[in-house]
Amino acid sequence: MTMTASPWALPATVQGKAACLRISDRALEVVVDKSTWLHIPIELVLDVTWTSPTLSIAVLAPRRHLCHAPRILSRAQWTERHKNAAELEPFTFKAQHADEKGAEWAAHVMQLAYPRTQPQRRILIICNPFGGKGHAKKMLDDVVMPTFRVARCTVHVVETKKRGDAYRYCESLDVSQYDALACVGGDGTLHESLNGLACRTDAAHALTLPVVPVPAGSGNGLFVSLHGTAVGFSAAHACLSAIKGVTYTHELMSVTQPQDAFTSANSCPYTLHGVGPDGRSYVQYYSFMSQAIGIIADVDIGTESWRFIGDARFELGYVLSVLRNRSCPITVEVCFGPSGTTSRADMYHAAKKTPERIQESPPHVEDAHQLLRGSVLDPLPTADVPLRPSETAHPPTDDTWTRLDVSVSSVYAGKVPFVSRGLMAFPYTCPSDGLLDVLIQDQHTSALQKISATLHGETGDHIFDRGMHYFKVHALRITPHPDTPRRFLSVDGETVPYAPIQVEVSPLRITLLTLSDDEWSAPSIRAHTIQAHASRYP
Ligand SMILES: Nc1ncnc2c1ncn2[C@@H]1O[C@H](COP(=O)(O)OP(=O)(O)OP(=O)(O)O)[C@@H](O)[C@H]1O
Repeated sequence: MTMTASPWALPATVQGKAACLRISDRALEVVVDKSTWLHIPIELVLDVTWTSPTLSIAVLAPRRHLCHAPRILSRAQWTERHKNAAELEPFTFKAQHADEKGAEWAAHVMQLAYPRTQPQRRILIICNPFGGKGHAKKMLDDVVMPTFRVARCTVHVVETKKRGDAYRYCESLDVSQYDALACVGGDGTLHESLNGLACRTDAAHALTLPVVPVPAGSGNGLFVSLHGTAVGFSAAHACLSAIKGVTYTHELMSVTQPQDAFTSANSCPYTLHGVGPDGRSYVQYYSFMSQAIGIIADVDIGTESWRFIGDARFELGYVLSVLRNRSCPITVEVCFGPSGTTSRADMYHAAKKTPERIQESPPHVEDAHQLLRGSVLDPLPTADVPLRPSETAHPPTDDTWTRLDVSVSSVYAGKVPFVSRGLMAFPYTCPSDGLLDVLIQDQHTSALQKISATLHGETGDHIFDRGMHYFKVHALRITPHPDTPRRFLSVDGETVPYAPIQVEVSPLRITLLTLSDDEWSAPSIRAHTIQAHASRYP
């Protein structure tokens, strides 16, 4: 037996049997009685301690369905995010090794397991126990807490009791006390937590606290954008990124709406206000993912009572909304500015060029809440001639705003690629290009064409469908026509007043954590998107 051939192989006793603990090919392997009992990539080792004569080893390993089945995950499976990875669970075992080599071995494995970061992070958890299908609390108790516990993280848990709690908690949080903020819930909990941090006077500093989405909602757009679709809604995966992820930053969007649109029925927790030129007040808040009106918002908000069917509610709701075929009477104005574009080829090439490792620190921000394009209450310097987005390759490049000549079925704008597992709404979005991506569905396309667009949503190919306009802008204003039926308007999947709204990219950036090299290019430029669209742009 080659038990001690490698310097990092350690003879030991596991469950009373002779065993060998070894590191080979960046994997931790435990061989008991000559058969492999555990084999996992070193990234999945959470903690190793030696207190003579006992080694305690905590890992995330594939769930063991059979009593004697080994826990094996190959590096290829891990890299591919094989479905086994979605079933990782925290698992601690003990091995006996009496001499001092145990301490040396433990220290060495910990160095390999944490090559870029320090172990034992201090983690704040904000949990919406009713998130998604109501599974958030179970996810917290069954996976999140056990995983952080075995990784010997210090954890503080805050459970929200009502809407606005996460916002208020983050508004006064001492961010220096934590290394990461894990939000267990849906995108709504993230929206509130990020707004609590972003609306502070020290927003740029507060947003250096890395935020980790733990997917207990139905859409979980940020989680899917970060980790891809293959891992499913894996809480273990999210915990791993909180425990050892490296930081990078991602632009936020500023949103303004008239303050008088917020009634007591849809009161908002947002505390940031400003005054427009006519003396009226506006509310300013932030969006990390998307804004929607028309069919998409009807699906997002109008199907909330169907949460029990999970993310299938989005597909079903979409088909029903298309069949109803209601128009969306709104005015859409955009500012293309110096780098906005309607050319998908330009967007594709820019996305391809975006550096793969987006780790830079956020730029210095003088005025965190500055609105570069003004608020929703400012009169717009709009060009006389409305623009059909599909018919021009050269939109105005100055600061003029342009009214779009398009009959709208829905407008969807955003800054992360996936808004749910089944929809990569914004395939060419970039984390730091200063632009938001806008997708407009034309009302004049047939119901069949609209439904067929959903078939291409997973790969981002819907942007090439007839009746879809896709472009990048510096700012967007949507004004619902007065005296028309009220529909839904959603920001990050949350309902906001059906009233004028203006969005621009903020100078503020959020801090996210990412696990491995192939994810450093996320959330915007996932290699497979770029490869999938390569044949369209020879
Ligand atoms: N304890 C609570 N009781 C009621 N509402 C809450 C509570 N905690 C948070 N909320 C609100 O519930 C809304 C939805 O939260 P969240 O996004 O976490 O879950 P979800 O909506 O089920 O997920 P998804 O948005 O992905 O569908 C948010 O507006 C949030 O402010």
